[in-house]
Amino acid sequence: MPLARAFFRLHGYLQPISKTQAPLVSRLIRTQNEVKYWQYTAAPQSTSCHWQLQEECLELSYGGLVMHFDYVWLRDHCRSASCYNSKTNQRNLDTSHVELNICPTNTRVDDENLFITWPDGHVTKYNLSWLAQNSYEGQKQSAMQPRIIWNSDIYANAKVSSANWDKFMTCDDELKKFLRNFLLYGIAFVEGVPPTVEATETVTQRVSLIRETMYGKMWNFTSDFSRGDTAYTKLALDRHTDTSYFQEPCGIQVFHCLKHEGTGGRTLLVDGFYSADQVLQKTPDNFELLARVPIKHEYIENVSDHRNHMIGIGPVLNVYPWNNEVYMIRYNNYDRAVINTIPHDVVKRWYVAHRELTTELRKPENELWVKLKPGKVLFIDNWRVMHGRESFTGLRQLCGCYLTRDDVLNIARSLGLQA
Ligand SMILES: C[N+](C)(C)CCCC[C@H](N)C(=O)O
Ligand SMILES: O=C(O)CCC(=O)C(=O)O
Ligand SMILES: [Fe+2]
Repeated sequence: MPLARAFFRLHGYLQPISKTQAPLVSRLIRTQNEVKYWQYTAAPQSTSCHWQLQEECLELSYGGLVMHFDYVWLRDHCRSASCYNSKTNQRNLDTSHVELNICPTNTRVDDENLFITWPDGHVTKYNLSWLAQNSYEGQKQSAMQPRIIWNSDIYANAKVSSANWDKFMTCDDELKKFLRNFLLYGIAFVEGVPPTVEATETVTQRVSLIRETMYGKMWNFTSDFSRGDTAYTKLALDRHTDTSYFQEPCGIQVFHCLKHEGTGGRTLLVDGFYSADQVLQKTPDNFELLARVPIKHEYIENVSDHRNHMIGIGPVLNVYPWNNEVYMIRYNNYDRAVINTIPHDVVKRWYVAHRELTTELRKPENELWVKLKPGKVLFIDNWRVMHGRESFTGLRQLCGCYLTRDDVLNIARSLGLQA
């Protein structure tokens, strides 16, 4: 029986070893019936590190966290030059060649590293803090995307500043500040932008690549019914996310009101993550339903030259299963398609859950109303913040575009932000 496998049967025997027993290197403990298991701590300088080989994984206590690393995972994540290209950050190892029940033949630690010898003699060195950073237990406790969820008071009190066009176009720090706000709140403004489609495109391209859709690259619309969608009317629009009917909804939406001669037409913004969090706190079962039940959104357009049929499928709340962090919301009651993906006995419960989310989203204290004026460009995280508008009169011209999400996050990371 391989050394580490024995643990499972011996589980009950294991006692935590005291600091005074802590050996400098790994220590083999032999039991009477010659079954072996291993129990270790690191050198005295780093007594916060304890580790044991278990049946199928390494248990590591480090920095106050108990973590588990499966052996096949450890072998697959070997960072030696033959297994991993640290210049390109790509794996050289062919994982299909790793024995799925692989176990270490030898293990030791020094102050900073764990060394594992594999059955074929290959040695892997793991930095302990690298392991800690990449453990499941660590990920479970941290957010992929740190954020400040807001209602209108929280947002107002934060006094988030807008970027300024001139500085924004020339200074990376201004762009970084803007992106930090955008990542934290899901909205951000640039002011002083010339009120033209061209300048809107320029300010947008300072952030990222434009995502061209069937609405065009840059769009510039009035209430002229030119397309088969209520956006092209003067009607009020309730809070929603756009392009919920795409398999990958557009990540970011940009709005610039170039002209409005009339009344009304204010923009409504609501942080969907805040409302989703309220549902999670109050009724976890409803959160679960919204996160697990896939529904369809659909866009069917048949107006003059525009023939489009889009279908997007996914739950209202898209969450990372390991930490329940919401990363994308599809919420558009106008574009929600026929529900035929839910068995009848779940449908009612889904409607109850959807109603609770709607109730949260509609609470006046969660609404942020802004009147977009020429010069003020708004960037909205369309995976997070719902937008809507008040009905209006007169000529209102709104231009904007969508951005590719990956590229926005890429720029943010290149500026040193966590995204
Ligand atoms: C922004 N722009 C006017 C181009 C498109 C509007 C799309 C409207 C659609 N109901 C949706 O929510 O996706
Ligand atoms: O007219 C507006 O302010 C926004 C309309 C809308 O929801 C959209 O264009 O996506
Ligand atoms: Fe919209």
